[in-house]
Amino acid sequence: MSKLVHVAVGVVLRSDGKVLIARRPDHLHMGGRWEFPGGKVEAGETVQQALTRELHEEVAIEVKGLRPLTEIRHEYPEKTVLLDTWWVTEFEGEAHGREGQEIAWVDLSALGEYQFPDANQAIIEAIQADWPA
Ligand SMILES: Nc1nc2c([nH]c(=O)n2[C@H]2C[C@H](O)[C@@H](COP(=O)(O)OP(=O)(O)OP(=O)(O)O)O2)c(=O)[nH]1
Ligand SMILES: [Mg+2]
Repeated sequence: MSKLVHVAVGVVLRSDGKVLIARRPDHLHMGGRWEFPGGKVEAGETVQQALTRELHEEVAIEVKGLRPLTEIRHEYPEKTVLLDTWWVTEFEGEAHGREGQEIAWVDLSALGEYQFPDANQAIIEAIQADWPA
């Protein structure tokens, strides 16, 4: 039986309507695919704290405003993830990949051109349904 991994995921929305994606390092689970930045919620953290910490660590932005978007549970062969996904509606700083990862700001209509992990199709549908955020 695979364990359930609680993941905080941020869909960062810029004032020009583009959202932030980052390319997962090759050696990680789902390496090479694009993702919405985020990571595992650690013991003792709220999901909001985890998301704020992960976005600082991964893409160097300071989260100032969050709103829930969706929760997606997805079973991969090796693990099951709960993608606790939030709109990041306000932030400070200029995003860059602090772990060497490529990043991109993309229009909603262009998200389909990028390869994401399988669980992300449901996130993209939720973004479309909740747009404009
Ligand atoms: N961050 C993120 N993770 C995703 C997305 N879609 C998806 O299936 N996942 C999966 C991949 C991973 O199995 C898991 C997230 O774990 P992670 O590797 O980002 O965790 P982390 O940043 O805490 O990394 P680490 O410290 O454990 O190396 O969720 C997504 O859009 N964003
Ligand atoms: Mg991560």
